[in-house]
Amino acid sequence: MRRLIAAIDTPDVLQAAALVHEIAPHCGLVKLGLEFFLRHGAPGYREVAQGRPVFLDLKLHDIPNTVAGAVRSLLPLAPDMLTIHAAGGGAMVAAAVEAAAAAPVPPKILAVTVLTSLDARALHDIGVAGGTTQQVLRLARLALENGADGLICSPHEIAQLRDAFGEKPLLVVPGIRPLGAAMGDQARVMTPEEAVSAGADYIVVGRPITGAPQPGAAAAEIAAAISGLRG
Ligand SMILES: O=c1ccn([C@@H]2O[C@H](COP(=O)(O)O)[C@@H](O)[C@H]2O)c(=O)[nH]1
Repeated sequence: MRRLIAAIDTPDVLQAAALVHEIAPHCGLVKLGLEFFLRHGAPGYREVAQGRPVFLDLKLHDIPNTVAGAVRSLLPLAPDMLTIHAAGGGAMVAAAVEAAAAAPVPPKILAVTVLTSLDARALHDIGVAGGTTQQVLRLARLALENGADGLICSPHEIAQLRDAFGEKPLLVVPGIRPLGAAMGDQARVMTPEEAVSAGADYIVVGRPITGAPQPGAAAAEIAAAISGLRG
């Protein structure tokens, strides 16, 4: 199983296509997010994806009716994974899951728990007391009880999530930094090897790959480092 997901964060469709061409052979999926999708939409998605498995990371967060409609609007693209914010509430998660179920092959609905760019201080600043792990566990329970297939979490919460919810939820984990890589805006990070050994189903890596002089080689190196670590 290829556990690497490469985040293709660029507004340039030609650059995105070139990156995907170079990187995709080393990945389970490629991830397209807000920066790309808001500029190029469905045509850009199709041009870059070319039928490859895609994780569409739009982090939907709105009232349940609107999120359900957004999910329905995305189904013709047939993404393999789609993100929503667990903080939108149980009814919103359930509405997204129900809307996705209309697809012949429904995308996995993954709920973002606490963004990996937030530390305990930043959470406190937005009114959340008790620390990141407690908030991740609270939102994870809410999302899973309302039908989400999996969770987006940082590597620091993987062990607690596996203890609480077992092996079934898909854990897709950004906040990955190979040794020596710049943190950038990420706050809760581990190396690819640490995250997969801790129980990540997939790791999401962006800038350490796309910003490397040879993105294909960088992706190959990470893929080799994690291959065989978790069966
Ligand atoms: O909590 C989250 C949720 C999503 N992301 C996304 O993952 C990649 C990470 O990119 P890097 O360049 O490796 O930091 C990016 O597309 C984010 O939107 C996340 O980082 N944290």
